[in-house]
Amino acid sequence: MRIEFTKMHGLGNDFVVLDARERAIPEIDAESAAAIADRHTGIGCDQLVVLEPSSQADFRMRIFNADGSEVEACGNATRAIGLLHGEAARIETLGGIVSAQPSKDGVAVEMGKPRFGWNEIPLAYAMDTHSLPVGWEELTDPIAVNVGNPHVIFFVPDTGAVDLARLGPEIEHDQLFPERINVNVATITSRGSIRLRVWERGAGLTRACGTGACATAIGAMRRGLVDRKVIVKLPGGPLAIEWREDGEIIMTGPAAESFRGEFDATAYGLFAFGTAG
Ligand SMILES: N[C@H](CCC[C@H](N)C(=O)O)C(=O)O
Repeated sequence: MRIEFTKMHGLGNDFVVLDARERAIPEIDAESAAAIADRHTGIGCDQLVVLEPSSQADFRMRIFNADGSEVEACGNATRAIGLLHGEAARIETLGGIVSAQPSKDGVAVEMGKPRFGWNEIPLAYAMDTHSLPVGWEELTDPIAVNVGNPHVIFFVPDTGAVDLARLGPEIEHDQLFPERINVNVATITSRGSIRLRVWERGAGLTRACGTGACATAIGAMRRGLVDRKVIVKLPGGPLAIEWREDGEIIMTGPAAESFRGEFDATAYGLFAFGTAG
């Protein structure tokens, strides 16, 4: 069985998109998602995105990290799918309903409302998520926010000075975070701009993280460090984040299609229905 894919990215955070809205494809499991995402033996991506029919929205978007874990939200992928779909859409995800609106300036996404309860992040036990009494070397006094997926944010003088490749996985897998966590290190450069680097749960260092930009902006706003509209500058480029008065998070930024292709389903352990070996 041949399966078509579209390779896309949002500020260099890249995706393989399988569109199963019109034509069903074999069930994707963690092993096959990781095989597709492998940058040496697969197609290669930070996240695999599968589009399916939905009874609650225009369609459903499933998101698998490069390690195969299925997750609740992906901001950059939501913009990419908005571009691919070509018109306004409400999209069902494990983290709730989001909406995308493509325009000549990029894609605007309503990412939902942030959650701050310790059990909504989630944390393993009750804590003040506004200022967690934990630290890893120079990374201290973080704030935790759930924007569909879980994020912890550390404000530092210089994001470039942080050894995120070493500290990121240590924090991601800490027992404080029962569902692991995305790790954000941010420097406030003005009341309207933040510099951000992200170690992503299940994907590692990425060029951009849309939900990380949303969570970091919300965290900085909660601490009174920035205004309610802010530009978040990631290694791959900038995203505009607004925390609207009604509580909705609006993220606006670019998305792009890189190329299209197809592969043989069995090459990645995807067996036609009922013929799994
Ligand atoms: N690594 C994230 C999913 C992808 C998020 C990121 N690529 C984005 O653009 O939001 C997680 O495990 O929650």
